Amino acid sequence: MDLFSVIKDIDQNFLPYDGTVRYFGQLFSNEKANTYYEALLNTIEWKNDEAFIMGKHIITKRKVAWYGDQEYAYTYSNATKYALPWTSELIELKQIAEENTKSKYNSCLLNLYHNGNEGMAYHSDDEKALGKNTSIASMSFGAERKFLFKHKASKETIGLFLENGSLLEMKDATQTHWLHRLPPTKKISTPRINLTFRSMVAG
Ligand SMILES: O=C(O)CCC(=O)C(=O)O
Ligand SMILES: [Fe+2]
Repeated sequence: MDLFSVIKDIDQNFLPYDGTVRYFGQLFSNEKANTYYEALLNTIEWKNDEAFIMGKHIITKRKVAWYGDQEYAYTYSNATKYALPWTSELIELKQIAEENTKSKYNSCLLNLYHNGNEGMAYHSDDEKALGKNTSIASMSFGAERKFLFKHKASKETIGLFLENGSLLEMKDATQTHWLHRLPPTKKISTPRINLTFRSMVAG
């Protein structure tokens, strides 16, 4: 299979098996997407991510933020974060994501990658608090970056480019069977903002 095949038919599943990934492409004009990018850059409370991994205190270069309907506590890598109340842009973008995917979200994890040196290693978003097989809507603004999926058992790898103002949805068994990553790249020197709208279960 072509590693970077372009899939524009949103009803088509990007994954060959064991999950569902839909790429909706660009939802906005470049101009509109750039306006959202600037607003997010300036209004979100960006902070370097902290984690405790094998007894080490790690601070990431990438910045993160966590917003939601209520003060959801979100724990990963032994660090707990509390959701901030939605900003007006996030409420707007959440609604647009929900109209497209036909799913509901109650929280959003945001990532700011300053340039291509910053990325995210292979992982699955399979924390208990996420509820099993729920939809995750991923919106991207700014620099176009490559995004990869790798099957946990077969190791099959597939990738696509996440364009400025685009929407990607991951759902069904995707997080159980596939890892995903944002590979670092020397080709990109400009920032990218990613929003992942999620559905947390109360508790
Ligand atoms: O930046 C991205 O596109 C992916 C972010 C991601 O996988 C996550 O926040 O869990
Ligand atoms: Fe993820």
